[in-house]
Amino acid sequence: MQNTDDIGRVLVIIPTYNERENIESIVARVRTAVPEADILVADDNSPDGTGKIADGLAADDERVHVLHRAGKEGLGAAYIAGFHWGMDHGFDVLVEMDADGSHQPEELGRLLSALGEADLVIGSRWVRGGKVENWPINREILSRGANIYARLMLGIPVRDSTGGYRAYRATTLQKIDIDDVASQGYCFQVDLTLRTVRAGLRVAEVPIRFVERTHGASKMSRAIMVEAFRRIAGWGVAYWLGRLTGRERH
Ligand SMILES: Nc1nc2c(ncn2[C@@H]2O[C@H](COP(=O)(O)OP(=O)(O)O[C@H]3O[C@H](CO)[C@@H](O)[C@H](O)[C@@H]3O)[C@@H](O)[C@H]2O)c(=O)[nH]1
Repeated sequence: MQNTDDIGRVLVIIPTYNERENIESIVARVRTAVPEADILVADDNSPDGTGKIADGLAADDERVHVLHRAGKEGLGAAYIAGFHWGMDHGFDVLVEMDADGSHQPEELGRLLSALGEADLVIGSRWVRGGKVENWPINREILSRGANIYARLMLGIPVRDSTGGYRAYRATTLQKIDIDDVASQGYCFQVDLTLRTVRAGLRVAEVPIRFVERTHGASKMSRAIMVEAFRRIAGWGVAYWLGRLTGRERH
């Protein structure tokens, strides 16, 4: 694994909304897999008490922190708040990881190693060696389709731009104006990928094993799908118009 002395201080951000059954396990797995990393749970005032459980974990471990947010504002807003918290506290690498066990903390070392040669590393399901386990076929079709759609519309050479297991250098986030990001749902991931590519920064994909959750429920909704479709269409039209007229647009 990349020596974290080389890449600096690592913060793993775990956004949560009703993850009571998952939060203890994921925090324990991260602490074991990457003991030198800190963890920030970004909880949107989960009605099921996830925030309280996270407070208990933080009280027992100085490397675990909790960011309590007022209410459910979507994945994008939770991550942006987490990124700011991390950069304000001097972290050099900001990792995104789901709470539900879909992303394997034991694979984080490979993502951090790849960050030695990249500005953003995406744990990818759709490159050679990547896979999904126990995902319903409709989710697999949706994810593969969304990624093909994004790739064709936006002209970016990334196979899993919706993937949510990532490692960013803080310098990357500083260059891509995260305060200007309006995406709320899972298209937040595509938005930041696009900004990183357009900024001329290096994106690497490493294969991961994505395992469907066994506890709690996905927050995927029709609204999240519609938002992604609309925003990607808008960026795509701007991109292709720019290409046709010879002017670059985001
Ligand atoms: N704080 C906060 N957390 C949220 C919110 N919505 C979702 N989360 C948290 O974000 C993580 C991912 O949400 P899931 O609902 O479990 O995602 P999924 O359906 O398994 O989707 C996965 O695939 C998507 C598409 O490929 C990915 O974009 C997404 O990041 C994730 O990996 C979980 O830890 C969940 O609690 C929110 O509004 N606020």
